[in-house]
Amino acid sequence: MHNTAPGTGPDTPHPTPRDVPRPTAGAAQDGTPEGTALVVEDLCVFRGNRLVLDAVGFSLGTGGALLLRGPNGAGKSTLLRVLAGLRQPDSGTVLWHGHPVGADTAAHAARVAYLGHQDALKPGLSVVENLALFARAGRAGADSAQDSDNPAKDHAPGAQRGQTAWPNMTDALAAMDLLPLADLPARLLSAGQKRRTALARVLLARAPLWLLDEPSLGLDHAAIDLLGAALARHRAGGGLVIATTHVPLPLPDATTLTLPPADLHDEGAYA
Ligand SMILES: Nc1ncnc2c1ncn2[C@@H]1O[C@H](COP(=O)(O)OP(=O)(O)OP(=O)(O)O)[C@@H](O)[C@H]1O
Repeated sequence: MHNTAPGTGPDTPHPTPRDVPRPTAGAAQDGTPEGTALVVEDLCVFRGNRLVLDAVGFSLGTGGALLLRGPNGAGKSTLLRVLAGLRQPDSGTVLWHGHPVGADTAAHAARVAYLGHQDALKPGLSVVENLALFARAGRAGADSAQDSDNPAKDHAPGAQRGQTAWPNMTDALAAMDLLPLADLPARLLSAGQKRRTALARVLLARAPLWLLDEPSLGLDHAAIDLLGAALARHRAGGGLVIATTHVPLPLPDATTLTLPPADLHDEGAYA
């Protein structure tokens, strides 16, 4: 698979990670094909004593989208967290425009907007206050309240290659149809409304690399359409999207990486 620019492959069943082809053509000086923003090579991650990610590799071009699929426990969230810099891989490399992301974790944190399973809103603050808090703190990670080890939370979003120019908070609120709810305390929001607020926070991060863990969780049809429009706008500006999902997502031309099922019968897997 070449998970490169949009249009390179349909959302169809995909070979397992070991089969994902590496970029070969049009290499730049650093060996990265022109237009390729993210290259992941031979990533291995253990959880407990069990190898959860085994030699995962793919590349993604500017404007590209990758769907991570696989059964429960296959390692999709683990992979996202590694890509976000929230967890170190046991081996393998992640390159951003040819440079290892581990060499400058602050720079990588600033280019990532990460949406975890948890919406991580402050219940006593309104929607707009939650977003303002995030914007003031300059957080590039969207799940920082749940990730105390999130290096993204201390770094201001800034203009970067491939970022989407969401001009202001009003625009982000409107994109998720949150203007009528802007003054409502987060504790009064429904599950889908909370998810929309967490997604608005992703937009506000102005980060080129969106890492979204089941972004459509709890969304109704109208909200999924809004999500689709936001994803398209981000990609049209050169942004990248990597999303885990168990359901169809509005990500046309995304390539799919299917992680194999976890072998939970390994002796000592959870030791
Ligand atoms: N602390 C831990 N120690 C050992 N194994 C763990 C630990 N945390 C998670 N795991 C295992 O890591 C594996 C990958 O989990 P992960 O959350 O990445 O899967 P997933 O593909 O995102 O699953 P889902 O579709 O259910 O969200 C699982 O089999 C899980 O049991």
